[in-house]
Amino acid sequence: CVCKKFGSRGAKDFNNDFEFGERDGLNDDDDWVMSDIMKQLKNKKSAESDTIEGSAGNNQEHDDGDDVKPPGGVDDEDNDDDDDEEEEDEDEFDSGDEEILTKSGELLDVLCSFYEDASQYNDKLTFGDMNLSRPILKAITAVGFKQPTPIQKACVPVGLLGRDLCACAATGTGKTAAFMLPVLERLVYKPRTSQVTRVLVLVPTRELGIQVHSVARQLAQFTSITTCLAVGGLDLKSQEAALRAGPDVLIATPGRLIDHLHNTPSFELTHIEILILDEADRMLDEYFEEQMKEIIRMCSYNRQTMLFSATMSEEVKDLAAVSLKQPIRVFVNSNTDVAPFLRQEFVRIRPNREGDREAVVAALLTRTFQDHVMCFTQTRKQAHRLHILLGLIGLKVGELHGELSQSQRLENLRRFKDDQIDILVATDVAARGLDIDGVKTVINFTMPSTVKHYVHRVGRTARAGRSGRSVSLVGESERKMLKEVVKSAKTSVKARVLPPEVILKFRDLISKLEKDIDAVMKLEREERALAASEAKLSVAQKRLDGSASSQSQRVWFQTQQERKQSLSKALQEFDLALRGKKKREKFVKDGRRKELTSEERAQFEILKAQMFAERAAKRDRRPKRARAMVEDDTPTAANQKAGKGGRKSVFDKELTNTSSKALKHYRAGPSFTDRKRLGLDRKRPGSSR
Ligand SMILES: Nc1ncnc2c1ncn2[C@@H]1O[C@H](COP(=O)(O)OP(=O)(O)OP(=O)(O)O)[C@@H](O)[C@H]1O
Repeated sequence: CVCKKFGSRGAKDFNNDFEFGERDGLNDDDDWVMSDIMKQLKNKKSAESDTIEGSAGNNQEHDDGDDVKPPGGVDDEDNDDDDDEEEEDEDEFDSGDEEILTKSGELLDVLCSFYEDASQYNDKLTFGDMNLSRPILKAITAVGFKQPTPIQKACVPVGLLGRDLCACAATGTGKTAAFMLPVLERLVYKPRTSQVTRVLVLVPTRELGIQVHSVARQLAQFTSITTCLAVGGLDLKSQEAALRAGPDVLIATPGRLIDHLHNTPSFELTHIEILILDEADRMLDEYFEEQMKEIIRMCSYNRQTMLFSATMSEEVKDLAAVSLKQPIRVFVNSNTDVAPFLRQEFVRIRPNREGDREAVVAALLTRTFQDHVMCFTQTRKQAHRLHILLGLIGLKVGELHGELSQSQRLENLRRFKDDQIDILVATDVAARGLDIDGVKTVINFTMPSTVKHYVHRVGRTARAGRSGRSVSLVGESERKMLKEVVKSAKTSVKARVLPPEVILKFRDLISKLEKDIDAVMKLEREERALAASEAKLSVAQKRLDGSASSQSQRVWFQTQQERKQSLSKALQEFDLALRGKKKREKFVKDGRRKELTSEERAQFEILKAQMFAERAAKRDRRPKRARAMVEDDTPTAANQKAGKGGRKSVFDKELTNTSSKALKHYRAGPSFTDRKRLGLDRKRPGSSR
């Protein structure tokens, strides 16, 4: 078929020959790529600040400073501003805390020797110097970008070369355009000759998909490049029709993509020339493991692969090191850097006062941070309760978590973006990648389970060179996490103190509202029950009418139910692993009870975060294994093709070969010959020779 023929030819053209072959004859300056690189090498600058030029003018602290005090004299800039109402608390942090809160300038060294490094970039590079075509430059002006951000300066030239890339830069620093610009430029320079999808961008959440899609559309607005969004929760039929038309760029979440691969005839990934994993560490973690394996196997070998994230896990680095083709690493920030103009604050929750958390959050939101606030909780249940509670207090609040339908999620996000609500209470579903204009404050009801989660949550503010603030509630058991955050902080971290009488006042208020909260929840339960029985009735009615059977069943890779089951199984396993720790068991059990005190609710939140963190730590302690290697004997069409003379993807090989020899080889690291070829130390780490 015509498409197939084009696919193999196109894929070949797009690989190594790209940089010179395509430019030949198109540009007077044939070796623009080389000259550009030479220019950059002459003008190298190390990435230190991550300001977005052009918007750096916004960099003013919206510092009300009313109830902030310096921790143990580390920073006293706010001393004068203390509000009468919120006086200093004498026995605030003890000397141990002073130590915790002293900023450490240490940065995590996450460099990995497998990569060619391109983290140093030409600081003087402008969009005009990037050899982008006119329609794309026009779009850049239209969206209001004046200067490229550091990650864009570093990544666009590399992306244009067609090289594999692993890029890490702080939240809100413009990673989306950093991958979208080279992608669009390459599509403009090599227009399509048949209706196939050539670029696939994978994202972990639906909301992020919608956002990336909108950036792609804006940047492609003066070109004929077509884009398509395939994420869960949106209409399947119209997505199918759009996919059949072969859009140039497809932005998708893994689950929905696999659904289409199974159910949309004629839709396949063999023509994918560029694969991008946004929030790469999330995309390659256990949750998406199976789906990613399936997707990557279906993409052509001759593709360019680009991984982007604000945080990178060891596993991603390991996997990328062996799976990308001569990858270039662009680490503009340290792995756990928060945004440059973020002010980080912590409110101490005293031992046995865990139940104060809701009161503290209510006080902060009523008195100090009244609008453009995102408040993160660990569990959906807590998010929902907080949503009801804050609503009853009279605040304009919305919620965003997995318990809601997609349309509810989008509607609440829209209302927050449009300033119809002031506060968005969310779980980690909203922690990654979402670019909501002007979020001033992020509040963490409990500390998240890992520093990485923390970085992504607080990354919803202080974006695009603006300032922002995070306020995290820290109980006794979360101090370890606080220590880690402080260790990697580049600017001072502050303690915020609320006077006890204020907390008491809000505690009282909440206990008075308890009955109303129960009533709202009861009403909701009844409504749900009613809706469920109505749905059952209508299905039954349809069956009677004979219309239900006419619809063919869709094949799902993993149904919602299966996914829920596997998650709860994982949790149960972890519970088992913790057996003996009575306190935990009791809380977990209590967490399942319907009526909880605020104290217990908060403990339950923290425990959930801790259980997650401990599970992750346990996984890390295990000897490294080829986590993505699972036996799969059924060759896909793509594999069969590759088997016949075609080269097999390095990713495919690494991800699917489970022979004991391969595993041994993988664990041992690169062979002597490979190490020599890669210019590494010839000895294997740990070898006695
Ligand atoms: N060159 C630029 N000049 C001005 N603003 C920019 C530029 N590039 C991106 N932005 C803006 O910066 C904001 C953050 O960009 P983006 O969402 O791509 O960040 P990110 O690095 O992907 O963040 P996260 O890690 O949270 O996903 C967006 O509002 C975007 O419009």
